[in-house]
Amino acid sequence: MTEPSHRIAVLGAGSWGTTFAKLVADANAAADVILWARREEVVQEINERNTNSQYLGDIVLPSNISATSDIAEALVGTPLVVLAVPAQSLRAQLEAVEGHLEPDVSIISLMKGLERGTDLRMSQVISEVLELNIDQIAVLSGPNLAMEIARKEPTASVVACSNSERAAWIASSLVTDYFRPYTNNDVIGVEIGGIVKNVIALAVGICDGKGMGDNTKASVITRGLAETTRLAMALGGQQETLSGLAGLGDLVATCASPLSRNRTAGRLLGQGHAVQDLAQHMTQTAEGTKSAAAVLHLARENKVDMPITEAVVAVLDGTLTVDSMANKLLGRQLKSEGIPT
Ligand SMILES: NC(=O)c1ccc[n+]([C@@H]2O[C@H](COP(=O)([O-])OP(=O)(O)OC[C@H]3O[C@@H](n4cnc5c(N)ncnc54)[C@H](O)[C@@H]3O)[C@@H](O)[C@H]2O)c1
Ligand SMILES: O=P(O)(O)OC[C@H](O)CO
Repeated sequence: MTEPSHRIAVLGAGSWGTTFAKLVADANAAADVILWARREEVVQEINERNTNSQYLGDIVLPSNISATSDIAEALVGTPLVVLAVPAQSLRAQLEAVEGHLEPDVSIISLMKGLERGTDLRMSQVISEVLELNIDQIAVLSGPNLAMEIARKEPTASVVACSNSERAAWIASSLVTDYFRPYTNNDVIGVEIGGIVKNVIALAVGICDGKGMGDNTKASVITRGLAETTRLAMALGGQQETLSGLAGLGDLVATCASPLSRNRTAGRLLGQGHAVQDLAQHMTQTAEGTKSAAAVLHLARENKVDMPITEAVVAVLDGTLTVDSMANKLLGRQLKSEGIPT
């Protein structure tokens, strides 16, 4: 694990998968970057025109990216594999990957979701389905809105892996003049930060849609971070991880940006659109809408109080109106500001 790989595969050609393939290709000009897409027309556009216009408009992809819809072709001889499909489709996707991986493969998970029905984090799903050592799986998370990175606007991120040497090797293969990866061995804290910020961004979006101001949104963001930190710590994550790029950093970016699909979904709900109608207005993945119930279930299993998540889940399942959300949150018993309980 001393040199960046000369063949890197990215599975999932949506907005983050395509942007990440571009980043990896920029960082490793001598490498062949293989981007796996489900749809043949996306493969054709990438190979013939070096664009993926549905997700990245007219941004031109580096010439060392090629696309395929054949998983086996994408994975053969590839020591570094990046996964960027919607969280709820990961398990099925991995079943197609099984049997095609190199023995000492390193996996990077870009996904920010919790699996419904099992409450498993993406690194846990990967380890379970592919029967890999947890040391082979890294997660990357941080304030990383795809379109800004595709435009080469500077940002930082976190590569988390229980194996520090592998985290450092992966980070070293992602360095460009617009992307700075830090390393961390707190995989739980990094993943939980990325998962729960999507739920908090839904709440902030609802505030936006209701025309509420910055005091309200700052309160939701800050208390959202408190409940995220409580859950991460209950699961074995570290408090300082949640003060870092994958916690506070990503929460601020997502809650502040009109590019965020989760904040957008929340804004639509706040404006009175029904949950069932969100798909008509948004074609891209808003993971928080799918993961929120699993986050709440995991929190209850671990006796962690997550009132904002609870309110978002109630709005999503139709048992709370967006108009009643503020009363529900403000009417709770007073307590100390600290993180625990
Ligand atoms: N877009 C971002 O800015 C961003 C940044 C960081 C992390 N993420 C995370 O990355 C993951 C992927 O998000 P995205 O933004 O690329 O989503 P997206 O909606 O832009 O694209 C998803 C891609 O997955 C494909 N897909 C959909 N259903 C599938 C299935 N059943 N099996 C296989 N492929 C399927 C789609 O065709 C598309 O290519 C999410 O977990 C998201 O939270 C996104
Ligand atoms: O567009 P969102 O809401 O999925 O957020 C994208 C990234 O996770 C921001 O870091």
